[in-house]
Amino acid sequence: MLFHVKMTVNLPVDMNPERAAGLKAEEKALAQRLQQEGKWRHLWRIAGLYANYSVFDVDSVQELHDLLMQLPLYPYMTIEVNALCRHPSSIHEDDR
Ligand SMILES: O=C(O)C[C@H]1C=CC(=O)O1
Repeated sequence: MLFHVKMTVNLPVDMNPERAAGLKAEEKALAQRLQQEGKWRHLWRIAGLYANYSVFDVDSVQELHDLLMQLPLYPYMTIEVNALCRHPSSIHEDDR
């Protein structure tokens, strides 16, 4: 199941810089592991914003929920989710 996810990060302005750097490093490590595992298919920065557009490939809505909630930056994110399905004009046979 594919889901388009928009994540907007809002770190508190008074957050300790070392704490922020630690969270970002943990987030990066997990994001890269999930990409290697094929769960996090696309990760794009939205130009000009501390936000991203992502595509997740998961087995269930519950898996997506659990995965998003375990992100280190989750407490500081606003998240929007849209379910995706195959477009009849798509030439990508592996879309599902
Ligand atoms: O930077 C972001 O968009 C937030 C988050 C998503 C992946 C990652 O490494 O950090």
